[in-house]
Amino acid sequence: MEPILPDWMKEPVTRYLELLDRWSRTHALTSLEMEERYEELILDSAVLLPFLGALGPGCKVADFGTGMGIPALVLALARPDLTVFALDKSKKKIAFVKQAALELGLANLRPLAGRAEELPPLRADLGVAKAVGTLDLLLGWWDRHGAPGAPFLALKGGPEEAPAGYALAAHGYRLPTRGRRTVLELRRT
Ligand SMILES: C[S@@+](CC[C@H](N)C(=O)[O-])C[C@H]1O[C@@H](n2cnc3c(N)ncnc32)[C@H](O)[C@@H]1O
Repeated sequence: MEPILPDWMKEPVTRYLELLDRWSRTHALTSLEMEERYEELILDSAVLLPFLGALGPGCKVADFGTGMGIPALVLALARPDLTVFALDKSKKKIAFVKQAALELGLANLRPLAGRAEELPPLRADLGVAKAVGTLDLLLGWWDRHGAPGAPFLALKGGPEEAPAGYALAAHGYRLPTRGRRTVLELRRT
């Protein structure tokens, strides 16, 4: 499995990265160096694009701990027919995601400020998270926000054990300079 960003997405993600650069000068949004951002934020998110193939128009995706909108923004851009919720407890980060959605014309990207454990249930068809918490924490949030039987995808550094009550499939991939990563695909048994 290799993350591939479709060519047509390169122009809008460049605009996103320019906006992130402008905001980061005054709002300290990310500690990533400029040259790390495309690979760590955009290309890493793109590994999830093939999983969207299982979702029909109108389905809902929830991204937990989206930070600057990652991976939610990449998914919303790729599939305008899906509604992608971007949840984060940081109001400052969600303000940035709102501005990015506005500037890129992403009406299907819905930023939500609040704690995942407190926001009203979303009944989403797919859950995703990158660089956030333990699997137990994420699946606790997913119990609240996932539709019955819906899968959850966690972007992690490497394989992990399946938590009790879940079946896990690990999909390994490699980023050009940042090395090995894994998509953990979890479903309730
Ligand atoms: C390391 S950042 C990852 C950001 C983004 N997913 C990425 O890969 O660039 C973790 C994010 O999780 C958010 N977060 C932590 N606990 C949370 C909670 N209980 N509810 C919502 N967001 C939370 C933090 O505010 C932070 O923005």
